[in-house]
Amino acid sequence: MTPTPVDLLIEARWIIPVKPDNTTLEHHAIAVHDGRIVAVLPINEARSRFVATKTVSLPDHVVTPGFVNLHCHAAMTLMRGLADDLPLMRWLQEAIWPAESRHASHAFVRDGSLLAAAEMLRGGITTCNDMYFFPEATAEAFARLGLRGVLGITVIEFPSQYAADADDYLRKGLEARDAWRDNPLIRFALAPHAPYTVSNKSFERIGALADELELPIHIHIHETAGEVADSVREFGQRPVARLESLGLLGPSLIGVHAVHLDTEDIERLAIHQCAIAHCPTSNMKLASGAAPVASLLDRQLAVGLGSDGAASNNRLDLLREMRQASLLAKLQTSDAAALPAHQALRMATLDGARALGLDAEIGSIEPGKAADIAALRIDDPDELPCYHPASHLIHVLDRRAVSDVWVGGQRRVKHGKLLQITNTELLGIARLWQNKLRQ
Ligand SMILES: CSC[C@H]1O[C@@H](n2cnc3c(O)ncnc32)[C@H](O)[C@@H]1O
Ligand SMILES: [Zn+2]
Repeated sequence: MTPTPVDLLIEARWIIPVKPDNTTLEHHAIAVHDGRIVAVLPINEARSRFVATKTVSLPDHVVTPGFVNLHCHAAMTLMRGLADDLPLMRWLQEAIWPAESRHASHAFVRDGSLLAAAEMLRGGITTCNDMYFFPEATAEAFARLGLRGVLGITVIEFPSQYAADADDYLRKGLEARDAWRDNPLIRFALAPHAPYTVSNKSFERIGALADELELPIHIHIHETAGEVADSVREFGQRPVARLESLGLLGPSLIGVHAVHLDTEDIERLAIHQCAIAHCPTSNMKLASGAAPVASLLDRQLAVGLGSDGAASNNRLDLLREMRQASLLAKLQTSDAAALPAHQALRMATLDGARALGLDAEIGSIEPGKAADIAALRIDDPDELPCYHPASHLIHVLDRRAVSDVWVGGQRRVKHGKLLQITNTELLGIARLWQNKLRQ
């Protein structure tokens, strides 16, 4: 039989496709054409079935789907380490919101998002669900580096350099969505900041827009005990119950943090098939608490992983989040079997994609899906031997092991180096803004 021409053949020692579950393929190849995965098959068969324009050999590597960062504020990378050791509300009110009111501009968001996109791609992240002011500036940065983005049409009930009021936030966000309509990497979601910063009137408008435009809703919920108590005092309802009354709960809602949930909250989220972005590092660092991940998974909710912003994490690194999520779940449940490696990887890939409604497109290495792929080296003597590649990925490797990354079949990282931007430019951006923020 004549071999079929393809653009790319990736031959790897190990491939963890994520679907089917708990599977590690050895000495397999991924055939890619026109940005999509065409086949996943043993290397010998691939060599006889396909003739590739380019073949990439990864003899000491584990290959996975690109990671999906389900919650981020990319531009906040410029505030990495600006304010540590504070609880959420003091951190926002005393440090972050004052800094944002002085500095958050189109240029700040574009530059911060460039740094963030570079860090994420170098760490194997190929999709980022973001929430920030000036989403069009984030789109510009992500598109330049080739990172897939779902950008928030943000709404918060206070004025900023970006917008004057809720209607203005929505108008500007929708304009950005129109402007980026033709870019295959960039999508939008509605992103009301949180129940404590968005009015009932705005929530009703957001719910109607989400239905009309079929957009996901991305919102911080139940992050602190104080948020829940304040809501009961002000609205007579816990935030999840209030969102349900306002018609906001549904399969397209991604609730971020979801730490302080009682059984009734979980039941409401489960009935409406909401998704959750679990952010273990940010929740620990701000001392918010630990999300009840085991209960959420028991009720079949899609639980993906998020880094949150670099001002509260302070990295944008899903390898770290996978490990934190796995360790925290074991600690929380006193069950060493809780959240094993394959499950942590599925949360960082396919479950994040499902939360975004993109699981037909990304999240696993399967024929028909976009070729969003990360390769990690397992050849450092400090990190050997390796008996179980999935366990290695979660418990041994760090971001320095990421060697190659493709988004939609386009190589974005080659031998650990970004192809679209130089370190010199990235360093220049970081130093420029560090000087401005210090003043
Ligand atoms: C309106 S743009 C997003 C807004 O969210 C702030 N933010 C960053 N991290 C968190 C968090 O963990 N909880 C609540 N709000 C957060 C960010 O500073 C922007 O103002
Ligand atoms: Zn956040």
